Amino acid sequence: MSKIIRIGTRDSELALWQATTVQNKLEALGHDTTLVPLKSTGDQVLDKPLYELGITGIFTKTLDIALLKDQIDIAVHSMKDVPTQLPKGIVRAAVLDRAIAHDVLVHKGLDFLESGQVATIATGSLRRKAQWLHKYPNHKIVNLRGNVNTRLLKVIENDWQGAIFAQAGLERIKLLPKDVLVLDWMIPAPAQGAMMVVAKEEDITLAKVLAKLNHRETEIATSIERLFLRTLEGGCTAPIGALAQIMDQNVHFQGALFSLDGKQKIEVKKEIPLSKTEGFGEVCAQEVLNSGGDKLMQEIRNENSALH
Ligand SMILES: NCc1[nH]cc(CCC(=O)O)c1CC(=O)O
Repeated sequence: MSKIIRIGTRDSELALWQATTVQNKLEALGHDTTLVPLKSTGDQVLDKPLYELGITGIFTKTLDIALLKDQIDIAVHSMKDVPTQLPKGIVRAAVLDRAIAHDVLVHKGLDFLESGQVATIATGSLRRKAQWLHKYPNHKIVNLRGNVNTRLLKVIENDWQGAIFAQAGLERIKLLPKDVLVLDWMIPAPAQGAMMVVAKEEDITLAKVLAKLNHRETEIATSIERLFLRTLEGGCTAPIGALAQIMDQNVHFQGALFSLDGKQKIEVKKEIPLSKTEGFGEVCAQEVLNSGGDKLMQEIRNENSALH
């Protein structure tokens, strides 16, 4: 192909790493490419928690517009930042092989976990906050925003006991401290650790090229997680975790909805053969909704609209 593929990306170090990974794969397949870094609204408004901004797709919108204006040919996203409903005219073109999906605690010593002291943990995520408070009800959560690099610096500057990050994000930019605590009990965000490439629906030739980057198992797992999220209508404003893991031709799913204060947890754990996953995320979400999730989602919506 003669046309240069213009790869749109946010300009954070993590986003650039991810876009470069896609770029290298395309170049290895013999395509010419160029990176087009753009600033997103989500990177510009840093003094408020994401959920207070009340906008879904805050990290992806700038790139969506650039795509639709034909300023770029594809965009590379952290899949967990991508709204479950893509804008009209934009399609998922590839899901890349997933890294570790879990969260980690970056800390300055873990004595506080044993001592029962009132610890302060930093995170800007409702999902992490609710799950941390569910496990440690007497701890305090403070808001932490910004790209991964700034957030790490703030942990050093402040007297918090720790802060929560996606392991994949820290690993990718080689900033994962050696002594992090892996939070294997915390259910990750739907599609955490996966990257997604989007393109214009009409771009058939490009779709064929990008299909070569697709990792089928990651696509299946993240589709289940995102269907679970979409069915609960959570967007990024409700504390929802979901993880589908494929083992021996079976999918093991774990998903949960929490109250904002972490006191309530409605969880579903289910297994299904890899060949029968169609609609599985919805079935899992229905189970949560039928077990009190319906009422809890309504409460969360009310609390959120009181915020805005
Ligand atoms: N919300 C920001 C964001 N989007 C994707 C990642 C990390 C990489 C990933 O989970 O795919 C991060 C940072 C974090 O959550 O610590």
